[in-house]
This record gives sequence, structure tokens and C-alpha cells, in this order.
Amino acid sequence: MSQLYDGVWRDSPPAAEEIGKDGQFRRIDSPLRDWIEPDPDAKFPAEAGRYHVFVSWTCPWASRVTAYRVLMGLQDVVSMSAAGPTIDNQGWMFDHETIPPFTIPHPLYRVYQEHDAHYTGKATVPTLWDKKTGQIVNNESADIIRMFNGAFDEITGNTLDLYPEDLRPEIDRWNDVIYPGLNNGVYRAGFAASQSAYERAAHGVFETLDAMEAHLATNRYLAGEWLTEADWRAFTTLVRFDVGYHGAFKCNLRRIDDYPALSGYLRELYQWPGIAGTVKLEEIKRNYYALTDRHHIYPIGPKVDLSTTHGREGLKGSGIRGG
Ligand SMILES: N[C@@H](CCC(=O)N[C@@H](CS)C(=O)NCC(=O)O)C(=O)O
Repeated sequence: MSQLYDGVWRDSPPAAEEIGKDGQFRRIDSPLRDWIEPDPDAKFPAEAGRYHVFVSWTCPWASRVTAYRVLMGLQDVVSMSAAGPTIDNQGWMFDHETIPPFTIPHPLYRVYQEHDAHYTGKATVPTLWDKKTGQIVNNESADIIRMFNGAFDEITGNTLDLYPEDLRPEIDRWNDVIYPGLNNGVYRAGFAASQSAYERAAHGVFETLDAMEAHLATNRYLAGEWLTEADWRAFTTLVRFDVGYHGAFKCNLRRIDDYPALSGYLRELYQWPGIAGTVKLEEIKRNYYALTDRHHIYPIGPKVDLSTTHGREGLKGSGIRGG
């Protein structure tokens, strides 16, 4: 996509900066990594109503954040606005909520210019914005969900913990498998600019799905009996798979629906209270085909119904720790 160079927005084709001469897609790391802390003296202290998150319903990284916002009961604590569903040469556009000093419609890059008039880099969702100082706190979803997991607990009274200390090695182990193999793997397949880069990435996606299927046949969740961060990070890619990545990103050896354990697991997570409201399958489909189809034509199928019984109750499971 296009990006800011010394504060000026310049047009370029999708993922142009991230596709190498060898045809491989390499994601650029998110650069803004400050932290909200439950400490009044912190640079960014946890406060109700102070922070805002810019998202798109279509984006799997932003959807980690929309899911956590619901799971941790932060809807009235952290405000949110959603762009899209498609992205054009102005990047993500926001045209619903007015968040001063921005007047709608405004592109996401305005938020980055406000943060730093000489900013160089992409303008990505999710972006966590501090309304008080006019600064971006963080634009990396992996960090934002860690903050949402605990930083606001004193304000909300939340006791749930999706990253419990004793399960961290197992959660981290799954994150290290799922991020390269699945979350980012589908992008490496979809944005590949050579046959060999595509094939390597797409085969890696299915090796990862096969490993998850084998594990989930006998385990309710990735880390065992408890639903954790690793599951939500897997979820946002799984729920996009059959409508988006299978066709638009050519990850088409199998669908999630073809995997008995994975499809039941996906439905259980989708049916978790509040989550279905964060999943907009038609918007997701439009976004991925707009990225990959010259004429922005998106297909009529597949028909996906995630509301049918998941059948996972037979496996030992206790939900989220701390409830
Ligand atoms: N590592 C980032 C990735 C965020 C990201 O790449 N978001 C995409 C949407 S799915 C985006 O905003 N892309 C705009 C662009 O690349 O210019 C995260 O997890 O937060």
C-alpha cells in the first residue's frame, strides 16, 4: 500500500515495500511500541475514556483488538472507530465517528501525521491513539491485546486472564507456530510474486493447519483446557479463511470446513459471547478480493454458517482462566 515518507503520503501498489526481488513478502515490523500501564505516573496511564483505537473489521490484526475489547469488557473504556471495508490509494478512510482533531472523512495517515509531522512508514490498523496527548501509543496488535488483557482491570473489575503465567510457555509456543505458518503465512502466499515463494508459503499454511487439527482432535483449546491468547490469535485468521484466503490468497488445498476438529473449534470461538458481532464476513470477503482482483469483483460463495453446533463439549475444557 501507499505510505508516509517524511510526513507526505505517497501512492504505491499493495505491499510494494514488502515484496522483495525474490518475490517473497516480508512484513515490516510495527514501529510504535509504547505501553498503557495501570500506574498514574506512567507515560500512558490506564484511564477510562482516554484512548481510542482505529480498526477495520476486515483486518485480522485489528480483529484481535476488537475481540479483546469485547472479551475484557472495554467497550465503554476504550473508544473505537472502524474504517473500510476496502482500502484505496488514500489508505484506510474513517467517515463515521469524529475524534478531535480529525474531521470526517479522514484517512488513517492523518493520525500518523498528527503524531509526527515527519512520520515515515505505513499507516496500519489497529492504531491505538491517546486523545489526551495526541500521540499514537502503539500500532502492533500483539502488544495491544496484551495491554487490554490486564491494564484496565482496576477500572473494569475484569478478572479474566488470557495470558496466565503458568500457561505462557505453551501459549508462546503456539504463537510461534501460528504467526509464521498461518497468520502471516496466508499473506506470504497471497502477496507472493513468484511461483516458488507462493508454493512454499501455501504448503506451510496447510502444514500448520494439519498440526492444529491433530492437536485439537484431543484438546479443547491450543493450550489445553483453558481458552487463551493463542486461540484468539488463531481465530482471526481461521474465521477469514474460507471466505477470503482460500480463494483470494490461493490457499486452496482444503477449507477450514474440511477439518472436523478445526471447524468445530472455529465455531466454538465464533459463538463465544460478543464475538460474532466483531466478525463481518461480507466485508472481509470484499476487502481480500479488492486487494487481489483488478476489478474488485468478489465471488458469490462460499456459504458459511458458523452458528451451527460446534460439538466440542465432549473435550475437557474450562473456558477463560479467572472467571
Ligand atoms: N503487525 C501489525 C500488522 C497490521 C497490518 O498490517 N494491518 C493491515 C490491514 S490487515 C494494514 O493496515 N495495512 C495497510 C498498509 O499496509 O498500508 C499488527 O499486527 O498490528
